[in-house]
Amino acid sequence: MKEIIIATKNEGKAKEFKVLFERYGIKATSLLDLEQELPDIEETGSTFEENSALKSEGIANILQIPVMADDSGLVIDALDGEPGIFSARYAGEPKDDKKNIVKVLENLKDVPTEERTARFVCVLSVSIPGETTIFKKGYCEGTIAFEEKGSHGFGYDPIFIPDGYNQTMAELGPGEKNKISHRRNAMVQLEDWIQNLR
Ligand SMILES: O=c1[nH]c(=O)c2ncn([C@@H]3O[C@H](COP(=O)(O)OP(=O)(O)OP(=O)(O)O)[C@@H](O)[C@H]3O)c2[nH]1
Ligand SMILES: [Mg+2]
Repeated sequence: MKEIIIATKNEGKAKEFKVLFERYGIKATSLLDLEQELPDIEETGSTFEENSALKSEGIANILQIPVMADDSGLVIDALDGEPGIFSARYAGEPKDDKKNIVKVLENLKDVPTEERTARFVCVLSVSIPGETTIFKKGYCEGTIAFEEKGSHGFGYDPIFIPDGYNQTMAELGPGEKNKISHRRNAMVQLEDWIQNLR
């Protein structure tokens, strides 16, 4: 079976990539699956693109094989785009999904439904040693709920209601999420590259 290394230590992302790549007959291996302990890459960039490239190029340079990375986050209009590239650690270190949700709900407590618009953003980067890194960006539009609901997914899924639905992403579950997610919408733009993977 063909294999791709995904430069992530996020269990939720790793799970989704396994399913998303399965339909192309490719095994997605995350850094959590590797025996070799790889360094945590510091995400010092100021855009999703910069941070994604730091991860894919950093790991590709060490392993000397093609590597894909995902830098993603939640962009909330009423918070001027926060938490954005800081989504993972919005409520501080170490990263804590529950605390992040509490902080978003607190910051939005006086914001009415029609102003709670937001989107998930995903930038995928693919780095092949000696070649220029390529980027694809995907979005998933929605609104922020007033309380957490559902138990699937990770991150902010319990408070994100995708457009066209009246349940949160965490209530919808992985089957539906993988049809509409920002990650999926970035992946489909890589299809040509994926088909040529050896
Ligand atoms: O509800 C969510 N559903 C999603 O589908 C999703 N995708 C991203 N996010 C949020 O954005 C951070 C990424 O930050 P991030 O790209 O730096 O990843 P990370 O630090 O978690 O792992 P790594 O891939 O860097 O190892 C994550 O932690 C989450 O808070 C999501 N939340
Ligand atoms: Mg990260």
